[in-house]
Amino acid sequence: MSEPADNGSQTVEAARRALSARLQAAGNDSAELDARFLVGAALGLDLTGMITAAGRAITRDESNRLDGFAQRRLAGEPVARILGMREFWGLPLTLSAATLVPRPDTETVVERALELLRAGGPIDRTLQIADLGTGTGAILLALLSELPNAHGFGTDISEAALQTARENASRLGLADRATFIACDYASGLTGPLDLIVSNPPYIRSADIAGLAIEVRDHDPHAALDGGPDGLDAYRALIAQSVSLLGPNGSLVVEAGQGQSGDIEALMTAAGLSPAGPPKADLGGIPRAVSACRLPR
Ligand SMILES: C[S@@+](CC[C@H](N)C(=O)[O-])C[C@H]1O[C@@H](n2cnc3c(N)ncnc32)[C@H](O)[C@@H]1O
Repeated sequence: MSEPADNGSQTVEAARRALSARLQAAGNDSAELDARFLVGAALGLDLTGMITAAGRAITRDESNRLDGFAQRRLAGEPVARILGMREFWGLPLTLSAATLVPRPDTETVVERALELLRAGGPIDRTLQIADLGTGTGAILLALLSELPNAHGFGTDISEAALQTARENASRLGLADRATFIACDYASGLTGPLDLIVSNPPYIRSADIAGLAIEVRDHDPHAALDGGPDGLDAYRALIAQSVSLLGPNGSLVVEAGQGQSGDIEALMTAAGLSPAGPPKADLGGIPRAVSACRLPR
């Protein structure tokens, strides 16, 4: 058993409040939430556990662990990196240094993809899908969790990211329906595919230096850099995807702010038909741009 901390035997609740105040004083605008997650992780408690244990004294080991987490957060490391995991579409995903932290906005891509598949028939039909630049496997695994008879291909240029995606697929019981391939976007795939999704790197190279420290210093550069105008990845993957889509197959990609019009133009120029206006995320930003391959 570990010894209680000798900081006046701070309780779980007092430790949470103290950390929240410390983070807030440092300008963190999600201090309250961050403190909850970090105290929970340092003490091995879920949210209910934190409530029931609120009045107990924290041990010295717990206090030291929490202080380590606090230092990392104050230095700009995102909570998800400190925890080593992030939930996406309700699925717990392990992170690694090679993977982007999946963002809630990206769930808009999953929603649009499911809307298009539902419009084409029962959701439990046999489907072949692909996620280009899969990272943790977030979009692919979210879709496989909703599509019981789909098989999915996840590609990435990073072998280390693919290893993390494979581990996530196994832990979620989806590995038998997921194949991970190291290649440039869709270059290692063969069709026909019913759906291709992607959240590619889309930050303009010159804008990367000005990103928040949480992103610039902690997300992998290969997950961010979209080239001089931010559109390099779209040019590559749209061109590759056209011939892989089956009749009525759909392509759904995530767009950065202000990019949806340019992406639609690239899709149309490649011979695809827009599948409705871009779907907005919860902040109202057009986020999921989609197009279909019409039957010839
Ligand atoms: C913005 S991250 C998205 C990760 C994940 N899909 C998500 O939404 O959380 C882009 C991903 O594309 C990968 N990537 C970058 N260039 C690539 C390329 N040429 N071919 C395949 N994947 C690439 C990166 O390694 C990274 O995992």
